[in-house]
Amino acid sequence: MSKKHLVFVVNPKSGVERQKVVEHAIEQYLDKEQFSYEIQHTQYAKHGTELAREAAKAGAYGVVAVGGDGSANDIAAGLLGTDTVLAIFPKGSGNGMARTMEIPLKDREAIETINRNKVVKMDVGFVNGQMFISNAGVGFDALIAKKFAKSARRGLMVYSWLVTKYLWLYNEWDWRIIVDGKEIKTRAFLINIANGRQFGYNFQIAPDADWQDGLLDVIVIKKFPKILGSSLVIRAMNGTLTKSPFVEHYRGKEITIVHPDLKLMQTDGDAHPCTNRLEFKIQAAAQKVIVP
Ligand SMILES: Nc1ncnc2c1ncn2[C@@H]1O[C@H](COP(=O)(O)OP(=O)(O)OP(=O)(O)O)[C@@H](O)[C@H]1O
Repeated sequence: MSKKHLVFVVNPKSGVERQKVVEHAIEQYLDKEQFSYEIQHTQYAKHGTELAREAAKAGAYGVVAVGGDGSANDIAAGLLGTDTVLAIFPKGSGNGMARTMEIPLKDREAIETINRNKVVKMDVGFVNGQMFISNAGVGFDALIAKKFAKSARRGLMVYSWLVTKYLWLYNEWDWRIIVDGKEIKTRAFLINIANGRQFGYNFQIAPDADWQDGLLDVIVIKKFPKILGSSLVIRAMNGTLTKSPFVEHYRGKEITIVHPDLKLMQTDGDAHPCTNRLEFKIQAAAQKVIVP
């Protein structure tokens, strides 16, 4: 029987680990009876999309995103519409989607998950035509994603420091949100549209989101007294954020977010410019993925 070919696409900029460790883990734990493999490295942001597209075109069985949510997004964007399977070797900082899917963070178990090769289909989200696998957002989370991208260092400490610093400076906006035709007007700290459950580090922004239900979860954190910021963080960490009186939760297939001054958003943790009207959609069961 011919072996299934896997292309590992390593993002050398994600996470904090040395690349040799990552390559050694692949070599040591991958089932070479079942899989042939090669390791490629991205050279610039979004390069993973091109590499994944080429791998699918060349007939690869699977492409493994070696990195965090941003890397998994890049790979999935290249695979969408093909039969090639996505896998994630969680090597990012927060690893939000890997944690949502309960993909082990330890090297050996992560590679053994790939070896077991259990394939299911996942939903993917789109905002103004741009894909996201975990979540997309406007407001405070987009601001932090932008500041995090500018930071030379990665990891939870940098993230926490940025949140603490900008929390007190942040001014909430009055937003218009439309969920499957129903209009909501709200003054919000952030609005997150989620397919997966968390930003990473176990910070569960959408604890009830299901990446296989064909729906997007809309999490609105309303204006709250800043002194209560840490209680919202505790709720996010223990999976009870939507029970807070400052949080509204909706679910739908088509969501629109509008603000006349909107210019910045984040998709899967990457900040980028946007128009002042965002149209979100979900494509159910769009991508094959390896899960535990
Ligand atoms: N060679 C590269 N140089 C610069 N940027 C890259 C390169 N390869 C990938 N990227 C970009 O790096 C960004 C961040 O990657 P990723 O999300 O995997 O890591 P992370 O931010 O450390 O992890 P997490 O999202 O789990 O917190 C992605 O948007 C990706 O496009």
